[in-house]
Amino acid sequence: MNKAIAVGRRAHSALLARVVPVGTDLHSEAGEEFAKLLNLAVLAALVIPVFVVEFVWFRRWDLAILLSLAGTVMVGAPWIARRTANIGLARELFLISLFSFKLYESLLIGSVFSPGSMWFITMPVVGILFGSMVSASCWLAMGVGALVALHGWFRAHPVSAPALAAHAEFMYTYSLVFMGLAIAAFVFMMEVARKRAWVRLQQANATVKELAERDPLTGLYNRRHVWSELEQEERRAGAERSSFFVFLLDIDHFKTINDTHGHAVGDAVLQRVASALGNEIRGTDCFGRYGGEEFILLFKSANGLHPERFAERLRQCVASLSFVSVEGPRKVTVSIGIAEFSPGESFSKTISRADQALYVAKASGRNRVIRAFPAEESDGDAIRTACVRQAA
Ligand SMILES: Nc1nc2c(ncn2[C@@H]2O[C@H](COP(=O)(O)OP(=O)(O)OP(=O)(O)O)[C@@H](O)[C@H]2O)c(=O)[nH]1
Repeated sequence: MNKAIAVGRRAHSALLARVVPVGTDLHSEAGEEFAKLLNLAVLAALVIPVFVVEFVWFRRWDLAILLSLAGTVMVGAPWIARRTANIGLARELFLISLFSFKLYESLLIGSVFSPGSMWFITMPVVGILFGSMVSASCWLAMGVGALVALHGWFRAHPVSAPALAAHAEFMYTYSLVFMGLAIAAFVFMMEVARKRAWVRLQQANATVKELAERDPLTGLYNRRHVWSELEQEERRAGAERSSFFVFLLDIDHFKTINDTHGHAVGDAVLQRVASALGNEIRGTDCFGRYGGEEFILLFKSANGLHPERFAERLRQCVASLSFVSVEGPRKVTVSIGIAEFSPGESFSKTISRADQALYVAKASGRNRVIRAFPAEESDGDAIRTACVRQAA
């Protein structure tokens, strides 16, 4: 069943994309209304030929031709909406065609006892599900009114048994069976529509999540996301008595790049550096933009890599990059400060120690890796070089 729904969803989306009016956003209310109208037209295309065949069978050419004409309007409703840019008009034309045909059919073959009169109830249902309460109420009144009028008319003007009355039992059965099939098709289409809406909701959720946790310029995780990862890692490290590292990476003399080559080149350098570093870092670690020209890496010690050696590899990776400027290719470098999380401290304290190490890396010439000594060996002085050591 799920496979059938998936196939139906794909077929419906393909058809919808072909017939939706140019400029109509499928995700908007108008797009939704149009999708419903298309559902109606597909239902009509499935059901009407069955009844045309029935009338041809009984050689009721008038009914066969009339139903074909009404059916053309019903199946063509999406195209009417596309041409007139008026979905409500197309839907009401659909219902008027159905109503007119049923009225004529009931007049000719058996009044309210006509096998076709049961279809009067479909109009308010269509009105509710595909239109509005106003439309549904009007069509309910019209349907009931038509049945009362037909009943009154035939009581006042008793007529000889219509030619098809002899087949009435067969026609009832035929009508009921195909009405049942039409309802099954309708339920299937509602399920397809529900699934489509669910898939769209999932996609919208994924987009919202992406926007909430990514930095738009570099595509890296943003600070908020790295923070939540750090919180989780801190909890995990506390529970398992394990550890992790925080790397802070800062592009050297970035202001000069901006001032000399312009902000656009600065942005391109940020993207280039982010992408090169992102390629080096494995998915198990969490790498993000800390702000401005600064990046942060949550490096999990359990991944088997030596943190300082890995940081050195990142430094070299950036040092091997060059960016194009009007004065020719220019080099770019990063300074990196790293600190290991110590059980009992908060991760923000670890970041602060990594920041001290970064400060020392900058102060001692840039383009280098400095690791902060463990928390228990540092005395909390923010800038004392004694609390850090240069990576090998
Ligand atoms: N192009 C661009 N520049 C940015 C962005 N965010 C921050 N900056 C700039 O980055 C520069 C950072 O300058 P500083 O903090 O002085 O650092 P620096 O020039 O790299 O110097 P050191 O870090 O000491 O090597 C500032 O000029 C900011 O305007 C951004 O998204 N795009």
